[in-house]
Amino acid sequence: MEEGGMLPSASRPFILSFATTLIIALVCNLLLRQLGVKKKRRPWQTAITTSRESILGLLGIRLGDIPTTVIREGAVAVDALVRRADAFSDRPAGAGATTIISGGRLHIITTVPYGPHWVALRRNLSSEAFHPVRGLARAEPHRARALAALVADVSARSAAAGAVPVRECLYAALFSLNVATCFGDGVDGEVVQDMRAAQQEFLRILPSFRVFATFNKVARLVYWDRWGQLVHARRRQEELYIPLIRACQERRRRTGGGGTTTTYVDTLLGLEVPVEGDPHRRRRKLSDGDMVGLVSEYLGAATGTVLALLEWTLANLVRRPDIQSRLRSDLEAAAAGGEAPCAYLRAVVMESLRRHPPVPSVQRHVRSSDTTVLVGGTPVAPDTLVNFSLEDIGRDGKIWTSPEEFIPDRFMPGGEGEGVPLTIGSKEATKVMMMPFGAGRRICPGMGYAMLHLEYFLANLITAFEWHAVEGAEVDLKADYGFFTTMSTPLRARVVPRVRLPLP
Ligand code: HEM
Repeated sequence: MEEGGMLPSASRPFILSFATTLIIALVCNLLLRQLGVKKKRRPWQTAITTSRESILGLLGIRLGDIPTTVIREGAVAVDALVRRADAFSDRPAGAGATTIISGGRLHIITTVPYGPHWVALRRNLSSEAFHPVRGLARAEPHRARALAALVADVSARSAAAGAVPVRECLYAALFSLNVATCFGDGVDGEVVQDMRAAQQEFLRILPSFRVFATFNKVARLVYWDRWGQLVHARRRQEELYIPLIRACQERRRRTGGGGTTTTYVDTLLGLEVPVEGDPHRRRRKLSDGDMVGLVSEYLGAATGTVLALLEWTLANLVRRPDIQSRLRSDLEAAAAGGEAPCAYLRAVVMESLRRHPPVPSVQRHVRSSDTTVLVGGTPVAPDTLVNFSLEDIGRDGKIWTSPEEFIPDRFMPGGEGEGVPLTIGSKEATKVMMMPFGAGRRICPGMGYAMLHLEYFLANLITAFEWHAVEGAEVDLKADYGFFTTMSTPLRARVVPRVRLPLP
């Protein structure tokens, strides 16, 4: 691994050239205003409200100001993401903290443009870390430990306080599980807590960094306080993750590095990516900066999404005791008969993914050189953004009956959602009614890992406890659209422990 530190330092030549650019831009902009040739704001452009944005406006800079088409229908989304994948496989350039903070030098899977670098990073996650047999089976002891800790935590809190803060309990268990699959055993409780705090802080402030995606250098000066926060948050992650990465490196050295890889970091340590722009197509090991970004992406994506969905699911089951009881008796009947999996469990998870996708939309920056006309007649101009609303696709009233209602039965045999696939990667026409994991080349590589954990934790939590509303406090399904879509009011529940059958 290279010793590449990732935080850039400001240099004097940069400040001088920036000051010159600033003055020229200001003068040109004032002249253009005088001549009346300044472009008019379009309806989709965000209103400039703060004084700092006014300064940028005066410079003729509107951050994030790229024409955007919004797609709300599944068939149109699949036409773009799957059938026209060559044009629709890149996310907007410059987004993502790792890319922003490194001035575009470093990439994680989510932000790297489609190409050989993306192939290397993505293949490593899907085929090594999340290999359907080797990778997921390796995670089994970690899963069992996380579940045991979660059940103990919920039991203790329900005995002590009455109302259990569900998100807090789930977060602790899922984060420890993902730390273990990322770094291996032996990362102790206090370090995990510090990592959790750092990761939570990072995700909390991440949405405000969109201003740095375009005109990064100008935005850095205007939003110096946000920039400071970003740098501080990433430094904290480096302090915490790099010693653990070194420990994995040392363990690999001691064991000869051969044999099977055991954690996500192990797979990254063995990985080589193409040297950017190298005509000889040489490859390089990942730097510290690369690794910190990838670890942060892994912990953030693997924890935040599954956490949000489990909380949404439990909230719906608290509101609908009939669905909760049926799920419990189906699970126990399946376990008693030695049957797995339970069809109703999958139906509940599918309905939750349809109704509450943790990632509400995905974006693409269109690469084609000509305007593309999508099925149904939507034109998409080159070099613009397209926003695919996964939330609207799953709640399309033309496709789903009572789309706002939580009805798992739709996914049972004979239901309108029977057989709806989650993987929409093939070029053939599919029954596209929802796509909570996205579609096409950039479809979520963590889908198998996520489904396994969603079903595992939900099944065990439902058989270990009864979940009830707290007296006098109705469960509020209002959404908070932060980095992931979570419940605006975190779920609190009255939980009653049960004697249960062990589930697989
Ligand atoms: C309920 C769980 C999850 C949901 C709903 C979800 C959803 C998504 C969505 C919608 C995308 C964008 C797809 C697109 O642009 O077409 C995505 C991408 C991604 N997800 Fe997930 N995800 C989940 C779990 C996970 C897990 C467990 C991981 C593990 C690390 C993960 C890692 C990623 C990565 C790395 C990408 C970027 C893929 C690329 O650009 O090639 N996700 N996810």
